[in-house]
This record gives sequence, structure tokens and C-alpha cells, in this order.
Amino acid sequence: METVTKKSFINRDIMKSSILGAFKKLNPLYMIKNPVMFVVEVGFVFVVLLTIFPNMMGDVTEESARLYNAIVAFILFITILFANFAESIAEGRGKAQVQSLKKTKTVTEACVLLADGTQVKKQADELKKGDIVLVQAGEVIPNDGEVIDGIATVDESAITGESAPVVKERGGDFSSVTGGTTVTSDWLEIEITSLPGESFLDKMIALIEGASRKKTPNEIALNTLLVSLTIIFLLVVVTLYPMTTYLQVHIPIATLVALIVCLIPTTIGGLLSAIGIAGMDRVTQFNVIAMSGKAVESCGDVDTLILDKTGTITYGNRFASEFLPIQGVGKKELIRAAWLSSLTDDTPEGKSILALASQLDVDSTDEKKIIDTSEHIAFSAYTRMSGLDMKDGTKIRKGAYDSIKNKSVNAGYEVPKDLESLVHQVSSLGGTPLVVMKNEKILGVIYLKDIVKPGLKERFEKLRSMGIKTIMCTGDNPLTAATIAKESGVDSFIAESKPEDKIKVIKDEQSQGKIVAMTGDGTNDAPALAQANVGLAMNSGTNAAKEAANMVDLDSNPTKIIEVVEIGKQLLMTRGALTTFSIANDVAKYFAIIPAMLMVAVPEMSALNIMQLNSPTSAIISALIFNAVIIPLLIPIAMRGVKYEPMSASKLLRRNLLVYGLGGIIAPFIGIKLIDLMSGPILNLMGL
Ligand SMILES: Nc1ncnc2c1ncn2[C@@H]1O[C@H](COP(=O)(O)OP(=O)(O)OP(=O)(O)O)[C@@H](O)[C@H]1O
Ligand SMILES: [K+]
Ligand SMILES: [Mg+2]
Repeated sequence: METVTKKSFINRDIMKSSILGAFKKLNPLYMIKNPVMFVVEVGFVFVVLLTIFPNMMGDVTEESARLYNAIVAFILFITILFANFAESIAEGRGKAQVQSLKKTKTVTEACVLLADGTQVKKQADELKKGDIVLVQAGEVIPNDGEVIDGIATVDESAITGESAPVVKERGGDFSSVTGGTTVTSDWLEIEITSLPGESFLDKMIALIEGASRKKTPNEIALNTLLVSLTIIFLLVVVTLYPMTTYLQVHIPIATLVALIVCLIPTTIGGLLSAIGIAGMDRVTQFNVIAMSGKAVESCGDVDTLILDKTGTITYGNRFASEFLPIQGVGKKELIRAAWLSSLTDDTPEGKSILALASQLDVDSTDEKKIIDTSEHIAFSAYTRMSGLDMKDGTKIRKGAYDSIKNKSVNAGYEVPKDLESLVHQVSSLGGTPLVVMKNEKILGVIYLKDIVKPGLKERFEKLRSMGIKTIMCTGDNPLTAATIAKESGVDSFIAESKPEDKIKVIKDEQSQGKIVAMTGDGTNDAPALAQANVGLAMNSGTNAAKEAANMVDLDSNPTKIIEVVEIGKQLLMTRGALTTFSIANDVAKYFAIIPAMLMVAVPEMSALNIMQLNSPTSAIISALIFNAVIIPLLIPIAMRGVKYEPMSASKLLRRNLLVYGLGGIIAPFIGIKLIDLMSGPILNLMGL
């Protein structure tokens, strides 16, 4: 099982560009998007002006005020830089990735096949949807498309980072190709399915570049809270001013600005967007492309996970392992019918049936003729069968038990007595029984082996402790479904389901207020992928599925949805934890510095001055320094996320309140005291 490797989130290049980025982001037009930090910037400009014109507000008496104002301005400036730096670091890794992706976007020339059989050369950016192109070994695929002819290996490392080439061919799971990848052997005829500039690679670049990074609903809600808190503290400090005048305490304007900055939620305000970007980045590092931050965030809220059986819970390459004829039918006859039914079946199941039949000896001399003269009945998840209508009128079908049985009964046949026991035999082993019939008469059963992936039981257990329900949806019969469900440990299952049943399950869950995630790869999964709150499509899947989904797994590993959900949970938790910490901090600072500030004028305050700070000036400067340095100190947590262990929501809340709430209250007392011990004497020397 893959795990997220804990790469360092910072290196020299990222450091350099982040420092530069921190300065670039000082632009007020940019800063205003982050109202909390914008207030700090306005305060900074104000204190700079007070440094240059100390008498601006008719405020000053002592000469030392200029120096004091300069120090406050400097710390405010550093605070803003730290916040900008956090965001730049979060963006840094994505930028590096974009650069390597852009390198793969070389200008390619495509060989377009026209309807009359002639070929013309076109630039990749002139290709239209529906154009058919021929791509040969060594050439780059000009845009996304579906293979319509040929078989070839394709190097997809430009996109997936995986160096082993992938075989692409018409039909089945490996028919879609991505622009920017390279054909390494043979040739492919590809029908283009994307417009120039709208390919998967283009979308990936735009996403990582952040061009389409919008604030997520959760971020917007939190921002509103932070702005409200900012307004409240602004009012608190503004009302403090007449009070102190009444008490005849002189508080310099710079101190009031410093006080505001200490009290408004600058810590979370400075880290909020970094947390979101880092969450998306963690998903990307995991080789999953999220189409929006909202998608990653929805993962954190997921209540129900819909999984399909084949390929997700069991290995995708379910293979034929036995032919079981019903009484009165020869094994040879069954094998021949099964072979015929699979001659033009592109699915892994069909291919494995051909392989087993050939291995067991089947007369295949007329193969080509049959293929050429018969009508092909392709497998579909709706009919749940596949086969051939031969020229001589023979109809051969294989498919799911209930589908074939219904068809045979409708044609007037009785269900063979021993059929059910054969189906039962296969199903109770967790295998898929495919029933074969010739001219509506049932001949026997093909045993397709389905193997449950290891380690799933523990993972479903983990999901359960996170409060997530897992539902397996399968087109297979109830007994096979029950066996696999039991073996893998999913919470519940739905058998004999058609694609629209998946949508129904999703809608039912959603109508109960649940957030639903699902994976899929087929065209018939597309509507369900679109309906789900989190739809994770496989990169190997069809383009329709990829368009409908809001995430794509480049490694095409459906079980990854589990990790993606965990990353989403972790993102929400990190945001919650740091918000709690930040607000607890601000409240603590209030009690730490107000008494120190006022004790000169109101001696009774000294009882509250538990911190015993050097002087009112040192108190405010120390608090302001603490307020600034806490931002870079928390960058590692924002980047990596808080440690996540699955547990119930209420337990999690309690633990978070304890660690980050209580921690947030205690930290400033210790931090400010330490800074005061160091800065107090220096300020003394400066005469402050
Ligand atoms: N190539 C095929 N030809 C005929 N019948 C098939 C073929 N592949 C699968 N089937 C039958 O159709 C049923 C439905 O297939 P479908 O792909 O919808 O579901 P599934 O593969 O069983 O489960 P899942 O939804 O988990 O992928 C299968 O259970 C099987 O009985
Ligand atoms: K603050
Ligand atoms: Mg399937």
C-alpha cells in the first residue's frame, strides 16, 4: 500500500522564491483579500507615518517616541512578511511541479487521418474534437483522446511520474490517452476528445498554478468569523482609548495599533490560505489531481463511501478459472460457447475466458471468419451480458446470473435444476459466476475468480472509527456480493446494481444530509461521479468519467479514495486546530498585556500583573514579537497537517480543545515572558 512520503516541504529554491514572494504579496490590492492581515498592513503604514511625523496626531511628548514607533512598525512589517511567507511556501512546491509539467507541453505536430484515407499534418493546437490522429512510436500524443485502433505502449511518466509504460488499446479500461504522453512502441489511431488548451495537462497546470484556486466554502465561513473578531477587537481597543484618557493614562497611538494587532486573529489569518494550499498539495503529492480546493475539503466531510467491487475491493483482473457445465451438456460444448461469447469481448473477463478456453483446447480454426461475419454484442453494465449473433442465426450470450436466467425464461425455457447450485458454488467462494447460453438455452457457468485485496479489513475498520460508512455496489449476484462484503469488511452492500442504482444510493444518502464519495472509471460511472460530493475518477478510465469527477487519480488505484478522504479530514482538522490555537492565543494576550500596560496608572492592576513583565513598553513589544514569530513557528504544522488519528468527532473535538485550546492559552504567557526577559534589558538600554 502506498503512503504519503514525508518529504521536506522546503528546500533552497522554495525558500528563495518564498522570501521574494513574501515581499511581492505586500501589494495592498493583494493583501485586501486577507482582511485580518490587511488591518495589520494599514496599522503598519500608520505607525510608519507616526515614526516620521511623531506629532501627527498631536500625541507625542517624549523624544523616545520616534524610536518606539519605529520598533513597533518594524515588528508589524515582519508580521506581514511572515504571513506572506507562509503562503508563498505553500505555493512553492506546486510551482516547481508546474514547471516540470510545462516542459512536457512541447509544441507537437499531429498526423490527422481524413475520411478519404489521406493524411495531413496539423499543429496540435489546431486539432478539433473528433479529429482522428495517427501517433507512432517515439511521437507525443497531441491531445487527450480515445484509442480507436492499434495497440501500443505509452510512457505516461510526464503526467503520472510512473516510468513503466502502459499498454493502450481500443475498448476496455485502457483506451483513453492523455495529451503530452509519448507512444513508445507501435502505433495508435486516436480520436481527439478535448479542445486545444483544455486538455487534462492544461487543466492540471492551471490548477496547480492556482489560477483557479478559489476560496472554499469552509474558508469563506472561517474568514467571516475572523473578520468579525477583528471588528470586535478594533472596537474594544477604540473604546479603551477614551477610558484611558479618563483615567489619565497616556497610551501612545503606536501601542494601540500594536494592541489591535496582538488581539486580532493574525495567526490563523496569516496561515489560513497556506493550510488550504498545503492540503491540496498533499493530495497532489499523492498523485491525485483535485479540480478544486472545495473537492479536497468535501473529502474531510465525507460520511459515506461508495465503492465498487471489481477493481476496488477485489483485484481488477478477475480471471476465468473453471467451466462448469449443467447436467446433460458436454464440457466441450460449454467451452466452445464460452469461447464464442468472448471472441469480441474486450474486457479483462472476456480475454481471460479466451485464454482459459484455448488452454483447455477449443477448436479455433474458424475464429477469423466468425469474428468477421457475426454481429458483436459488447458487454454493458446495463444488459450485464455480452456475446455474438452469428451469421447462421446462432445467438451466444454470457452474463450475470439473473440477466441470463430472465432472458432464458422469457424465451420459454425452464431453468436447469442444477444451475442454481453451480452458481451458488461459485458465489459462495466469492467468485463471479457467468452463465453461458446458446439460443436462449443455458449451458453452464464460468467461474471468474475474484480476489479481495489484502489489508482492506483494517482500512474499513479505520474508516468506521472515523464515522464513515462504506457501501459496496456491485453488478454481481447477492451471494457473491455477500461473500466479498464479509471477507473485505465493508459495512453494507448492494448487489445486482445497475449504474443508475449507484446514483440512487448516492441521492438517498445525500437526502439524509450525508456527504458521499465514490470512485469510478467507466463512462457509465460518469453521472454518479458527478452526483457524488467527491468523485474520484481513474486516470486510466474514460474521459467522460474524468470530466464528471472532481478528482483524478493518476495511478488509477481506486482504493486511494480512502487516503484522499483522510487527507481531507486532516485538512479540516488542521484548520480547526490552528484556529482554536490562534483565538486562544489572542484571548491570553489580552490578559497578559492589558494589566502590564495599565498598572502605572492604576496600581490595583498590579495584582493582575501575574506576568511581572519589565515595563509596559516591554510588555507590548514582547507580545507583538510573540505574535509575529508564532506564525513561522506554526508553518510546519500548517504544511504537514496536524497528526491525524481516527476517532469519533466528539472525542476529536475534546482532544483538540485540550491540546490547541489550552495550549493556545498557555503558550503566550510563556512566550511573552521569555521574550520580555530578553528584550526588557535591551529596551532599557535604549531608554524605552
Ligand atoms: N465481459 C462480460 N461479459 C458478460 N458479462 C459480464 C462481463 N463482465 C461482467 N459481467 C457480468 O455483469 C455483471 C455486472 O458487471 P459490472 O461491471 O456492472 O459489475 P461488477 O464488475 O460485478 O461489479 P463492479 O460494479 O464492482 O465492477 C457482473 O457481475 C458479471 O456477472
Ligand atoms: K494576533
Ligand atoms: Mg465492473
